[in-house]
Amino acid sequence: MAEESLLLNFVADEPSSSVNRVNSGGRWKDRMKEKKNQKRKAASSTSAKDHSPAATNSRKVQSRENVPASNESKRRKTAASPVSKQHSVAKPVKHDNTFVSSLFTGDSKEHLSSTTNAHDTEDENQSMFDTQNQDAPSNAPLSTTTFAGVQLDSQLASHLEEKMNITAPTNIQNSCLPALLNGEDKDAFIEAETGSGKTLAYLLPIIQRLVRLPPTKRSRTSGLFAVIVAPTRELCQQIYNVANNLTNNRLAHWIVSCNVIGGEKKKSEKSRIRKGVNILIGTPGRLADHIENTEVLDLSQVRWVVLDEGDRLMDMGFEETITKILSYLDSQNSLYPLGDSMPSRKVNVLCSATIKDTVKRLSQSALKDAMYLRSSSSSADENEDQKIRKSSAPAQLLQRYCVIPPKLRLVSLAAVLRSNLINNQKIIVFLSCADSVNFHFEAFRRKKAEIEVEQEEREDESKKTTSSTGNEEAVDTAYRLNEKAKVYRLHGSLSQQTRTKTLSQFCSEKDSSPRILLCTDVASRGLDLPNIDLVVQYDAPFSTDDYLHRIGRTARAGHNGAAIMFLLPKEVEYIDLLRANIKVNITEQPNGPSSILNSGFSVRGGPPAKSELEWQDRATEWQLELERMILDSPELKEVAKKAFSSYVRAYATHLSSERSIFNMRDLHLGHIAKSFALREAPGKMSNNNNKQKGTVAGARLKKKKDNSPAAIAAKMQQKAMEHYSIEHNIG
Ligand SMILES: Nc1ncnc2c1ncn2[C@@H]1O[C@H](COP(=O)(O)OP(=O)(O)OP(=O)(O)O)[C@@H](O)[C@H]1O
Repeated sequence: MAEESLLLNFVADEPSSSVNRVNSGGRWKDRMKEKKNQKRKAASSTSAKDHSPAATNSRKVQSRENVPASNESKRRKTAASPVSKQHSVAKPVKHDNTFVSSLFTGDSKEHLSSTTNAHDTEDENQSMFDTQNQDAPSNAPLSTTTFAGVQLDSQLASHLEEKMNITAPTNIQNSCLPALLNGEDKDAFIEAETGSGKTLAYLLPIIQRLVRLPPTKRSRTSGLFAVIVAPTRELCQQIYNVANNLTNNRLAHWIVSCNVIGGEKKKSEKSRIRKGVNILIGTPGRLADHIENTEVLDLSQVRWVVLDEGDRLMDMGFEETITKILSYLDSQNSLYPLGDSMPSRKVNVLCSATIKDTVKRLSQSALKDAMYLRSSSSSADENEDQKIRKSSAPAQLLQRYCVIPPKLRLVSLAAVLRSNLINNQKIIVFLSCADSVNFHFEAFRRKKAEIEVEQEEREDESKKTTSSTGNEEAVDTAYRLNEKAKVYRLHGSLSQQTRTKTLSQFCSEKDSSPRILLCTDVASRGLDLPNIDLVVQYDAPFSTDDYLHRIGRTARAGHNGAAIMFLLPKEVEYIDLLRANIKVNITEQPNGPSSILNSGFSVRGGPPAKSELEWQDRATEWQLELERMILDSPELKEVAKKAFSSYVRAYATHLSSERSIFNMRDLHLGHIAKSFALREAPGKMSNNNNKQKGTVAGARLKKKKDNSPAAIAAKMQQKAMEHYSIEHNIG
């Protein structure tokens, strides 16, 4: 899709307040807020004098979750000794008051060797993710049919080929076009995997039927014929761009689309509507607003209402707004005949890549006697009971998971990125929270020299200290991974302007450098980012549907793509859960973390290291260098601590049904701290430094409430254990 399509911001309309929101997927802060609201509602609806242990615990957890991470008292600078070349890394090293625990001892060693034995050795010359031998693409343009074969007007077909380089329909377009062009004008539920071209599947029939209107009707002022609803501004903008690309030809140039997404003055949207619009695209809130308040908006001739990304519309709490929009459209619609080419009634179309219960609920309320349109390739499943049918990923998408002990997470991520950036890849990394995105951005982009400059600046008090973490720069060179690569970050706390710029730069085809986008789930759904080679789920998703949407950013429209998900050893059961809920063809990374670390920390561009100790040394040196940078930079340390506590908080928001897999009590906080390049869990560090036994200050400190990130994490872990015990009637 064209670069301009990536304008955008991720702020959707405000979800309506009184709807039942779904407690899965999306931003962890939203889920946490929602959880609290639900608890508050539940608490107020039960007895006001509920002093049961569960109620008391729940209230305590809520108040603790709001406790801000305290500022750790400044830590004495610790000189870190360089790693010994004689593999002394296997032993813990003591620096002043902290032990630097080795990466490759204990649990991690055990895990490394057990996985190594469990699998055949991978071919040394083989790429880490060999997508060549995957199944045939299931979302690619078909070789057996043409657009003429699905009844598309020849002029529109040549426009697609010449201007958009689209020569044949995909599977879902093959199913949808005949049904929506010449069918009985029934409502339709379009369900197809990510990147399969659902947008064109509903837009092409609409454009073709408008093009065939009688000549007297072919003008922007002849009426509003289609309303398209999408959950976010950037998705609306994407659809708007595709519609404009389609109508940018002699046949359809008169068709005018209009985008109402907020972020722009309502007055200018109104004036565009007043000039005449044939296709109106918008986010639910803004559309409902115009429908209610913009008098010139005439809905009487609307013949199509499309609800795109139905699952996300529901997840974001738009059910009530959509019901309102649909009932307005029903009440104001006339059955005035518009010519042979047009449907004789209003046709509602619902699109979704997943078919979970909320989407089924939306289909029941929005569609009547609907056709169910899905890829003809899924005909083998035709007899499958629709109630138990599972959503699936594109067949050619190579899906892997890797079980990685917490201490090795950071170096393993660095290794995956290093080894794939060499091949000029475009990679997306999904993380659980914005603070973690910020930390990894800093960790990968920082140069040692920068830290030294910061240090000098601090020492010279006359100079103003500059904190590179405070500004909103969202792109830099990934110095610590590959000096030719760029690293970008994207999350909801960045300004809209920064996010827009980030996306358009990340997608720029003018730039041929390898690149990484570190992001939260803000980028998981609907975004059509061109040619992504690899999706890394560094933190597990918050719902199995999110898993599909995240990996769906690669392997689009028949392209190859790979995805890898990192799991902690105690999270392996998540694979069974995924397999139970969705159709996934996921296998374990051969040789586990060893293969990843070996290829990531082999000599750049050369063969993999021959001895295990060689890559272990390099990985250890990489980690220690970052740890030393953090010790030397209070700013960077603050970023790491914040990321650590936000990670733990986000972890606590996994669905209660998944809590036996993502169990807070299984988190080893010290090792998790290591994955944020902290030598100890932050609270422990501050406690060590504040140990002033026998002094008055020490006694005062003892009394003071410990609000350090690790203390909060430990309390949450304790609370989670209590809740777990209550829920499972343990103890
Ligand atoms: N027939 C086709 N041939 C080649 N490319 C196509 C075809 N149809 C669509 N595409 C391209 O495929 C990409 C994905 O299309 P689209 O965004 O509509 O997918 P989607 O099914 O809506 O995915 P998601 O569910 O992730 O939103 C776009 O870049 C689009 O231009």
